[in-house]
Amino acid sequence: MSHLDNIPSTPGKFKMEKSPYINRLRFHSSLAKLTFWSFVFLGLILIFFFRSPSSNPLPSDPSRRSLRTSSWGGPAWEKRVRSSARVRARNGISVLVTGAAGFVGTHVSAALKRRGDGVLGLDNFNDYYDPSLKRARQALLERSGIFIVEGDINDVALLKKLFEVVAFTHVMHLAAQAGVRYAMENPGSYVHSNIAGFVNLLEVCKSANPQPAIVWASSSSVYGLNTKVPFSEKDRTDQPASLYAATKKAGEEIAHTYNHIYGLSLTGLRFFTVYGPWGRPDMAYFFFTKDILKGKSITIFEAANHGTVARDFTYIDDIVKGCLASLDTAEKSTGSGGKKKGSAQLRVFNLGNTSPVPVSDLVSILERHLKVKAKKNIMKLPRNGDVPFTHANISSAQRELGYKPTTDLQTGLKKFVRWYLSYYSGGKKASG
Ligand SMILES: O=C(O)[C@H]1O[C@H](OP(=O)(O)OP(=O)(O)OC[C@H]2O[C@@H](n3ccc(=O)[nH]c3=O)[C@H](O)[C@@H]2O)[C@H](O)[C@@H](O)[C@H]1O
Repeated sequence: MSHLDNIPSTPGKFKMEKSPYINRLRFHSSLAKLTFWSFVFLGLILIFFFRSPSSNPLPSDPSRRSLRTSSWGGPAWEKRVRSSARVRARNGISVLVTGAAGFVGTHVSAALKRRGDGVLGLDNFNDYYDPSLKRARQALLERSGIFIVEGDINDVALLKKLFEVVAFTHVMHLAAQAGVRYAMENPGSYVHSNIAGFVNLLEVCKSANPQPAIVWASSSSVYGLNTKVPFSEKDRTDQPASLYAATKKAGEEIAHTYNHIYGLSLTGLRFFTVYGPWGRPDMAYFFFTKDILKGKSITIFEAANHGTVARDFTYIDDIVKGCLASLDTAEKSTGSGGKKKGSAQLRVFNLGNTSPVPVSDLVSILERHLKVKAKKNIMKLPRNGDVPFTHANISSAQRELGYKPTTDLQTGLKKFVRWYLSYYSGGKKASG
């Protein structure tokens, strides 16, 4: 037997230290001690890690590319949370904005703060796209006094803590796994954020006292293979073409359930291809801009029989107005102590621009603004979850919210290009 065989392999076995054999193995004792203390140290690290309040109590999807969340809690942290959520305007509201470092989240948070509402952000800063853009948006919001808590909507303990510290009147729920085509690559991340995360959030909201009113991001993609145009909220939404769409549709059904059982006031907003400054790099208008400037060829999808693929592109400022109007017209939730006391508001609105534009026209506008000709590669629309066209009927949002989009694609893209050039040529400095 080699003397290595006598070295205990677990701390339990290390109790053998008291055995008489140990005298014969004295030359091993220092090595054994080292091993013992290594195990103790490792054990302490593991205990600390698993008991840390920021660790996720629910099973997480290993395929999700979210980054480790930083720690939260403590008096200084609570003070920052309270101060960020403090309402400064008369009749203002206090809003928890999930996905606050995201594209729409950043714009909505800034607009609420400008009006004097209290805003607290929550974001997990995952790396679905360049997290440095999310950090730049965070820096922008920080300058206007908005604190973004770093954490995941699946972290029940964190959500409960936030509602303990602040009695939010509203939740603007924008945290989600976005992107239609990425759902084929990483389906688990859609289930994790758009379904499990949404349910976690609703669970915490239903038990909160008072219950907040919730406005959340659904998607135009729920219309899926619907061919009746323009898309109205009354049209069928039972033919999703992508898993992304299916999870957003599931969200609408989940919203119905929580409204029905717990009296939560819920408003779902079906956003139609939102674009603008500080946008998402995974979206076509954004990466077309990047590739055109680099001289790389871009792929433009076309429908069957050389048909055009078109989108009802909607400018971010119009979407922000729709979000704020939804918050302002949201009625209070009716439940308390996790029990429904009466019927509560349940709404779904299209927030689109009502004028679909072919993707080829989007490219022509970009070429004009960038003063660079694109290298185009035309390709048949792949079976990747994309639908050939979207077109919103917004009469319901117009009537109930006073929603009226005012920015056409030409004007909106001009603002986007101006931002893009200054952001990427100015050393990625966060500028307004
Ligand atoms: O309204 C929504 O609910 C969704 O809007 C957005 O999805 P989409 O409308 O698909 O936007 P986006 O990817 O920019 O493609 C735009 C157009 O370019 C075409 N497209 C795309 C890629 C490409 O290489 N070539 C191309 O022609 C493509 O076929 C399409 O016609 C959000 O990403 C999504 O998160 C969700 O919010």
